[in-house]
Amino acid sequence: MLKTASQSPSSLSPPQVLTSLAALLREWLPKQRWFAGKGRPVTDLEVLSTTALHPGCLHLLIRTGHSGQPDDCYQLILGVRENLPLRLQHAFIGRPDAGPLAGLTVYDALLDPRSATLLLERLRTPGAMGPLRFERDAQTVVPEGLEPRLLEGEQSNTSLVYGDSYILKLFRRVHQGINPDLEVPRALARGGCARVPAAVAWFWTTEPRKMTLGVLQPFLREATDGWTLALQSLAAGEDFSDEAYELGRATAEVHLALTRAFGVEPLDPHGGVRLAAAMTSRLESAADQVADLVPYVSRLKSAYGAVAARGTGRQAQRIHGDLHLGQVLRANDRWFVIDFEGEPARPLAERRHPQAPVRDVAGMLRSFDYAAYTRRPRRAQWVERCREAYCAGYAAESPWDPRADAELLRAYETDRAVYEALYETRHRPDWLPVPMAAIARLAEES
Ligand SMILES: Nc1ncnc2c1ncn2[C@@H]1O[C@H](COP(=O)(O)OP(=O)(O)O)[C@@H](O)[C@H]1O
Ligand SMILES: O=P(O)(O)O[C@H]1O[C@H](CO)[C@@H](O[C@H]2O[C@H](CO)[C@@H](O)[C@H](O)[C@H]2O)[C@H](O)[C@H]1O
Repeated sequence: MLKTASQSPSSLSPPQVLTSLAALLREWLPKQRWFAGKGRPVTDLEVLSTTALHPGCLHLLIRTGHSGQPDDCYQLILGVRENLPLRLQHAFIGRPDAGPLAGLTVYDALLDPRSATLLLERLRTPGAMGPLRFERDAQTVVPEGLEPRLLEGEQSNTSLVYGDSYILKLFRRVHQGINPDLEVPRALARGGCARVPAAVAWFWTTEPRKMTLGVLQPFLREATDGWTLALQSLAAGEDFSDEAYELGRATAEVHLALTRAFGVEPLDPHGGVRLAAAMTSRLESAADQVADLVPYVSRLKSAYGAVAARGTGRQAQRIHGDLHLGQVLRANDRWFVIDFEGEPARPLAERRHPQAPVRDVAGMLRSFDYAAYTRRPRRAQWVERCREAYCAGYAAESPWDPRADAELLRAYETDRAVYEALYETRHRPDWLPVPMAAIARLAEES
């Protein structure tokens, strides 16, 4: 039974919660895989909203600031108890020594099956809870009593699997507006695209502004992600080109479904110039944060200059935005595409903006290179065959062949590798050599 000296945690205001949690969160947040502010001290911390999901379980939205950098907003679901039972020891975050929660134990409630179960229960019934809004697809009935498990692994967010039937993705770094990982699966399902699991329930907040917080989708049982399959292929010394070809076809199918769902932009006569300027600005901003990029900046800029006159290859449309081998799942001999959130480091408005589909193609080609880098010596021929097969599969389903404009494709691959250098610096510094090896190669070719 939960006891506090004065007040129940459920009735605490955001400033009261902050008094108790500030010290713990400053220490705990940077250790989380999904926390984007690693290596930068949290100079500013604010609790923006608190909602009791059930007694002793707080839903929090917090703002973190790092001096001179834009603020970030994160979603946390924390449990508060007097003592943690042995089965929840691994969820321990700390014991506040100040404020109304002093002396109690704070823990990660997503690791508590009871909290995870109650969260699904909340999603099954549309309605409001403080600033939180729960909605669902009227056609789908999610059964009750599905057993939860937290998905382990390298993720930008946190996912819970329920009874191997549904998966709930809780967005960690949240942004104003609808998250494309809700918007796109809903739109594609309406258009009958079977390559993307549909959204069956979701929730969002009205405070401090409208932000998507989580999406429930059907869980593809027996699915293996493309990254795992590619590494297995490399380890066995096998070819991956049949899979890559099918993956190219699946990518083109999803691109075409996206044009049907969201339309295409009129062709921009200045598209090439704008593209080169945007890539250059992303490169410059990344080089400010990743010192290893600095020696390559001028050579990469001249490669971008070459695409200025050429345009973007195809009309801009909604795309995946962060396509790589970890975003595709193979189940029942078919590829599925997941995670339409786009590149987490980019602003949400930019991620929802129509773009050239070649950007996704470049993302997948970079991913074949990432996979090959995990083995020594790097299997250059394996990569080459995957690239060729992927583009051929794409061209088989689409009126556009990604190989038709090698310079444009290389510019997008460079842009992607620059993003990856930034991403790895922030999240997995040990992986920085992977995109840096590609940057060195691409700079050499330009
Ligand atoms: N519909 C699904 N069916 C089966 N597994 C899924 C499904 N959606 C996601 N997953 C698994 O969850 C992992 C993380 O999902 P993802 O949407 O990429 O989250 P994140 O944005 O946190 O990286 C995927 O790599 C995959 O293994
Ligand atoms: O978490 P997300 O899947 O949304 O994407 C982010 O994390 C990815 C790593 O988990 C990162 O992908 C990079 O590493 C992959 C191997 O782990 C590789 O397959 C990708 O090609 C490479 O970009 C992704 O960039 C990032 O947005």
